[in-house]
Amino acid sequence: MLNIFAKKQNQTSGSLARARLSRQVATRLEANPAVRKAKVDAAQIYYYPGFLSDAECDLLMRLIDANRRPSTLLAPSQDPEFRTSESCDLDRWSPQVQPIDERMANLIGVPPEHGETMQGQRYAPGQQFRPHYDWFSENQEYWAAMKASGGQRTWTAMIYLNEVEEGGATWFPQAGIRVAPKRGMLLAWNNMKPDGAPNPATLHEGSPVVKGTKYIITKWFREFRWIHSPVQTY
Ligand SMILES: O=C(O)CCC(=O)C(=O)O
Ligand SMILES: [Fe+2]
Repeated sequence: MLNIFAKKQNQTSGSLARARLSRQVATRLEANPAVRKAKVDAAQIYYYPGFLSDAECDLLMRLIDANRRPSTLLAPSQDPEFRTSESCDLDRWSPQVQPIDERMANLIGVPPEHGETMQGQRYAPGQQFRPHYDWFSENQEYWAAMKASGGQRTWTAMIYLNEVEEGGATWFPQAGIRVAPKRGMLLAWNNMKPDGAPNPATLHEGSPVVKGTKYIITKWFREFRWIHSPVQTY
């Protein structure tokens, strides 16, 4: 009896938590005079130009160059070109990264403990990340592990660290918006709909870089505290 009750309560509080987070974060971002809302209806997408200084961007680009390895996926793809970039984990406890990590969490208004490791991404010419969702598909094999390690990904915060000569935009084909990299600009979006259900209109791609190299950092915020645990990747 007690177990059944506990399970039900968890499920309810899970989706209520997502809906509450959708509302709270949007309200917080909209109250921030430095933040602009993208003019699209299908998803909640926000920009913050100049969120990072040039010096902070340079520092993160150096760390990415020093630690990059091929990017991975949580589920196998038939398409060998699906994600061809390189990635690296940025140590949130390092004195250089921690203040940036905390500023991002504070902007979004989610405790830093809900954030996964900050990831750096680097795209050379021709490299891309084909259309995907950041939210977890709850009928995939990986979901049990993700559920146990902090649950659904709610908000994504990304920062462009440099200008790209050609290509490399972040494209949301369903929401109908294409964002060109701009040094220091943060882009944040809610992977959930305001009611807390995963939002299919957040489908997005890192379009191929044509000329230049693209450097970004990405942070995914979970609905609960994130527990770092080994995951199978492809
Ligand atoms: O490269 C981009 O613009 C998008 C990156 C992305 O979607 C991700 O890291 O999840
Ligand atoms: Fe993504």
